[in-house]
Amino acid sequence: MLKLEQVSKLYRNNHGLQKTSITFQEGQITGILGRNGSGKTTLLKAILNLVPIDSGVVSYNGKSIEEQYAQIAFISEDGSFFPYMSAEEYGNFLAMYYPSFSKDDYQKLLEQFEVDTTTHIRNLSKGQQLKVEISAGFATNAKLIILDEPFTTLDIYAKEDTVRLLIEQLKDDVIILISTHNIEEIENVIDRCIVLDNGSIKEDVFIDDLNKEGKDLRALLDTYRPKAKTAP
Ligand SMILES: Nc1ncnc2c1ncn2[C@@H]1O[C@H](COP(=O)(O)OP(=O)(O)OP(=O)(O)O)[C@@H](O)[C@H]1O
Repeated sequence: MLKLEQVSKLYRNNHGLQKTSITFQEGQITGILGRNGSGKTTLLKAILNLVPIDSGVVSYNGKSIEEQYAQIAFISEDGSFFPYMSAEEYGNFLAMYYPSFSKDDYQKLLEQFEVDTTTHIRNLSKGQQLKVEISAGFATNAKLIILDEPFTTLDIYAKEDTVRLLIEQLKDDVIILISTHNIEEIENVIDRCIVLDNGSIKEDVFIDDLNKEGKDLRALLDTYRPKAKTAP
């Protein structure tokens, strides 16, 4: 179980994430939605301790996240931490660090995504770089998989492949969190949806419950659509 208790991270401009408490259970894919600047990346980075939080506690199976990085995959459009490695060298590195990393899976995924494995990662296109990160993330067999805006730079085929991977990867002992602006890409995959607005969780719904109540996720999200400005 991944648990956040009263977690706050405010930047100097007073934006970020405000006193957030939430738990995520294994066996579920949670979509984190919200418009630009609503706090999605801040939430994910706070979970991963990639930004220092101001207050609160994040725990994963009762322990701190830092103790368990080997079980966690973070897939982000920010790109690789190792831009001067080729995808092949990156795979060799990950195999040393992650006990459960499967080089076979990694190579198969790169092949499927048609990524050149010999070029330095920094010289690949943004979309190709993301494909390397996705291949690496899924081949680590991580128990906590966090994807931050994975779809923005992917072509339609790669999007479909990634969604299929998400479904394949979800096992009873895995937690998947995925942030996006676009509900279309994940609405048939997620079990739960969190809507952030202005640094706070405004909605936290299970899709099954929503369907049982005859409600529509898109209609719910429309509530948070910015009001159109009219000409004076
Ligand atoms: N490093 C930073 N320094 C100052 N303010 C920041 C920083 N990172 C984020 N913020 C602010 O915190 C708020 C939340 O940003 P965040 O990146 O978490 O939003 P987001 O929902 O991921 O947005 P987007 O959909 O545009 O990626 C924004 O108002 C942003 O300006």
